[in-house]
Amino acid sequence: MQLICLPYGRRVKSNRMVIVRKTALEKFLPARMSAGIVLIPLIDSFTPLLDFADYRLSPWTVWRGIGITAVALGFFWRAHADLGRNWSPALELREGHELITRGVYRNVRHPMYASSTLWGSGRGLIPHNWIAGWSPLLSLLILFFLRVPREEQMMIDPFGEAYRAYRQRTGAIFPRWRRG
Ligand SMILES: C[S@@+](CC[C@H](N)C(=O)[O-])C[C@H]1O[C@@H](n2cnc3c(N)ncnc32)[C@H](O)[C@@H]1O
Repeated sequence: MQLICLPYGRRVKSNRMVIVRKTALEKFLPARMSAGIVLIPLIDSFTPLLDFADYRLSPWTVWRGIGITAVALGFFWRAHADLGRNWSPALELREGHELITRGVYRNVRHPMYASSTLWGSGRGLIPHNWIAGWSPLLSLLILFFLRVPREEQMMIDPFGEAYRAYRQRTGAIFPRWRRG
């Protein structure tokens, strides 16, 4: 996931931000995410500290996990491509920010958070350890529930009715398809 973000991070470096929501919670979330997604799985890979939480499932489960993470990464990349210069890892809006409602954003408002959560579900099937397997998903769910209301409020402030109408016709995490 970090590798997918990297080129977009470079591209948006020159953006001039006009709205920045840097709350204490926003400062805490990246640390919580790094612990859940990187640190705990690393501890499990290189030390026996978490062995007490091991369990066994068939090797096919690992392949299912790899398949799910691959599909999720495809959607995650597509969402980055659709946001383009409007992407930001934090809660902020750039000068001339465009509300994107096309591509994967046509039917779902949070495809990055949705695909990250799907990735976390697939990731849970790979190491067969309750803590190392499921801590990424837990971190991503915390991010999702804490951030989405704040992000949507941030989008409503400048985009007003356009964002409210977009919210009406789309799903937050599951796509909502309209007839006709
Ligand atoms: C980490 S990205 C996640 C985007 C989205 N919530 C998702 O899950 O795909 C967060 C930033 O993307 C931007 N953003 C979110 N939704 C957007 C939209 N529909 N159009 C343009 N920019 C958006 C905002 O700048 C926000 O701070």
